[in-house]
Amino acid sequence: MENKSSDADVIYKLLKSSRDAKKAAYMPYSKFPVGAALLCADGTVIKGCNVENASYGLSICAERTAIVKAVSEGYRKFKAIAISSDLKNSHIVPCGACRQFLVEFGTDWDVYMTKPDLSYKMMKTGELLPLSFVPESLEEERLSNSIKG
Ligand SMILES: O=c1ccn([C@H]2C[C@H](O)[C@@H](CO)O2)c(=O)[nH]1
Ligand SMILES: [Zn+2]
Repeated sequence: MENKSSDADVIYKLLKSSRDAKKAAYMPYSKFPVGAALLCADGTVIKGCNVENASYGLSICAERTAIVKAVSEGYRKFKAIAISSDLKNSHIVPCGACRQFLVEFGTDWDVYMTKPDLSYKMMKTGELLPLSFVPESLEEERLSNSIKG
């Protein structure tokens, strides 16, 4: 008997993990819990939640928490991220800072923006941040500087 989960099973589990991750949200100021679940290339799932601070501007979103946790554990290749909030009538979308954090690791992986019933909208990281400034952008800059002498 084959014991391999289908892609649809993996994504369904990822959506549920992001909803589960929301339970740990530390959001005493906004009272707006967000959870994220990041699917790494090897199938590992890493969760994240928003973590706020009395110095409001230091608050970190669920998506960036998940990315920072993953990278600090040695993961850099990602297939998808799912995001969950309590908003019933709209899909939660990543903020601008998180979109920039996501494209750092590629412009062609999947962002699942959910509602609490796990219905979702999916867009590619690069679609969420067109004309993005990415690691290659720095290389081109260095190259043109070296040509200029
Ligand atoms: O996609 C989002 C949008 C918002 N937040 C957090 C930031 C802040 O803690 C709270 C309200 O903006 O929700 C996230 O974690 N992810
Ligand atoms: Zn964000």
